[in-house]
Amino acid sequence: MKVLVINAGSSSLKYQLYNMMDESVLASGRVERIGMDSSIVTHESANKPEVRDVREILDHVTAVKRVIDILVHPDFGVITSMSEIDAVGHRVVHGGEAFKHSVIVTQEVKAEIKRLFDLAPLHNPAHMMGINAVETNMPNVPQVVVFDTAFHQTMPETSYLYPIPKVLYRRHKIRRYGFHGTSHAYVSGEAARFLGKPIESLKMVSCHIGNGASCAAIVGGKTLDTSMGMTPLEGLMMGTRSGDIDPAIVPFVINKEELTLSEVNSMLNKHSGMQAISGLSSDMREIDEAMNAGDANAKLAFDMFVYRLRKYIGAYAAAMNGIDVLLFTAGIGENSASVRRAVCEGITFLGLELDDALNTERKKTVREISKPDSRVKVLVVPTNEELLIARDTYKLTNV
Ligand SMILES: Nc1ncnc2c1ncn2[C@@H]1O[C@H](COP(=O)(O)OP(=O)(O)O)[C@@H](O)[C@H]1O
Ligand SMILES: CC(=O)OP(=O)(O)O
Ligand SMILES: [Mg+2]
Repeated sequence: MKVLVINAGSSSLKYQLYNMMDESVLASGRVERIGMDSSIVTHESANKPEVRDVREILDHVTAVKRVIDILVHPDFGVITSMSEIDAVGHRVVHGGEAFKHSVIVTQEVKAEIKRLFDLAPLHNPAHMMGINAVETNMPNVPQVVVFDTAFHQTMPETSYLYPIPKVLYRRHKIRRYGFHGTSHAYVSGEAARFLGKPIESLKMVSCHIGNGASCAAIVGGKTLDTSMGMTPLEGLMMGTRSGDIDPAIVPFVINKEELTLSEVNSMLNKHSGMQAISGLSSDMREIDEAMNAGDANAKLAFDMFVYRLRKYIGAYAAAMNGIDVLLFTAGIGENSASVRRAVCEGITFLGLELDDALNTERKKTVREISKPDSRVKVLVVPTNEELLIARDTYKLTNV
């Protein structure tokens, strides 16, 4: 059985084709700059040359059509006909309270995702375009949606309610949802497997730090709390997102700078975080390089990122009344030894000691980077949201 996994953004569409018999990736790629003058398609598959193609792709329907064309292409393709694709799985960022698990796409499911547009205006409309584009191009293929919010639906009220008038929750479902759940679920499971311990016995802090970044306190395999809130803006400092700030800043800035609400929204989502503090880049690699070359603003951005992350780890250790495992994942978590070192150096009181040699090793597999006698195990766990989406899609459609 072959499953196509799609992560559709507003101007991009990433895909992976899996053979579920052995969970191997047959091909993967992305379409970027959808709707702009020159869209870029990059496609990779085992034993075939990488394809990079620039052409006009004006919408998601054309993007999906292009992906299918490449997958069946005589030179670059990996399947002979579209009918070999048995099911399609989509990442959907916001599932609200309606979706606690992955589901097969129906008209009702689509209507509910649409109702959630308000809560994830950057993400959900794009996912819907992806779902509709598959429906148009592959009308008889079952589709499954896997939600970033689903794993965090176990949070208790004490974690998910905001201390604001309750009528806002009743009327508009204003509450904390949390995101990156597919990743937190995958890496916490992998960590338990690696340690050879039942997940039910472990208290973990999972740090998914990429361009978007979030922490989760996971007790016995279930989320107790997580740093993102109603939207993916709350919590840690990120590439271009502020994370936690005093909400009073919003009306204050609107007033003083004569900005509109949507300009302030864009400021906090797209022009804040590492980008704003460094004045240089949202990319941790560039920050790290500039910091090592003596750039004071880059160092400040790095130090603030690390400091804010450490505060969350401490808060979650307290919330869980203990911590057994600290794990790092996603672009920064998997690759930046300097961020991991700086975070761990400041929280040794938790009973955690990093092994410098293990921390700087470059490996793509799950690994322990704490000293053997460190009470808290520190792990690097490569995330794989696509694989979890493929597994859920397989489970739900192969019945
Ligand atoms: N070798 C590295 N050292 C430091 N940071 C890295 C490295 N490789 C990737 N990153 C960082 O990872 C981040 C992107 O993470 P990723 O998980 O791919 O993000 P997203 O999926 O949210 O777009 C960027 O800030 C990038 O700089
Ligand atoms: C929810 C979210 O922040 O996603 P990403 O990390 O892909 O931006
Ligand atoms: Mg990501």
